Amino acid sequence: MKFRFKDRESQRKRSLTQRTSVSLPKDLYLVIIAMTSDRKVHTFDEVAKHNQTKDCWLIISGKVYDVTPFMEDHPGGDEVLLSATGKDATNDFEDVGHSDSARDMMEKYYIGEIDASTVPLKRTYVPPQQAQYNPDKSSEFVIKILQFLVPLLILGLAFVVRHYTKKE
Ligand code: HEM
Repeated sequence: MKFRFKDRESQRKRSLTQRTSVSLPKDLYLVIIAMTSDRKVHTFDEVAKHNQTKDCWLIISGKVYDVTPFMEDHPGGDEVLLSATGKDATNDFEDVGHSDSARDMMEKYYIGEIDASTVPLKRTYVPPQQAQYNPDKSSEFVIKILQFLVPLLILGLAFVVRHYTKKE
């Protein structure tokens, strides 16, 4: 049977599986890939240190890219690339809707994999606490009375005004 491989990495994973006939966890694959090739597994802290125009590394889809030589030529500018350092920039990259040719260019800057266990977890949004329920119903009652009385007062006032301004 003929397989079509997306890239060299999946080809390597496939041949590992065929040779060992076992399904290995993803992290183990990364370690084996790193050991059997010159591709390195980087920790998040190590990657985050490269956060300058003259030394810029990005984490996109579990891979690490050294985009330093690309800073000046990046069509989106160097500032967006800098702002994508020190975090998982996958969403930033995908949100722009990069073209296929942009994705092909990435191979040139690829320097290794990220150790996913070292990437800080995204902070989940905690909604603000609801205002405490006020069991004191007295103010609610006053408001209801006023809602009823105010229109009556206006009506009464209108009758009084009409009565005194009516021509004989
Ligand atoms: C290795 C990583 C990257 C490569 C090779 C790359 C390459 C490119 C290329 C070739 C373009 C031209 C448009 C296209 O062909 O899609 C582009 C545009 C752009 N990129 Fe990137 N990019 C990378 C990472 C990023 C990241 C992480 C961000 C966001 C933080 C980003 C933001 C942008 C923006 C804002 C544009 C301009 C889009 C427009 O004006 O139409 N890029 N990039």
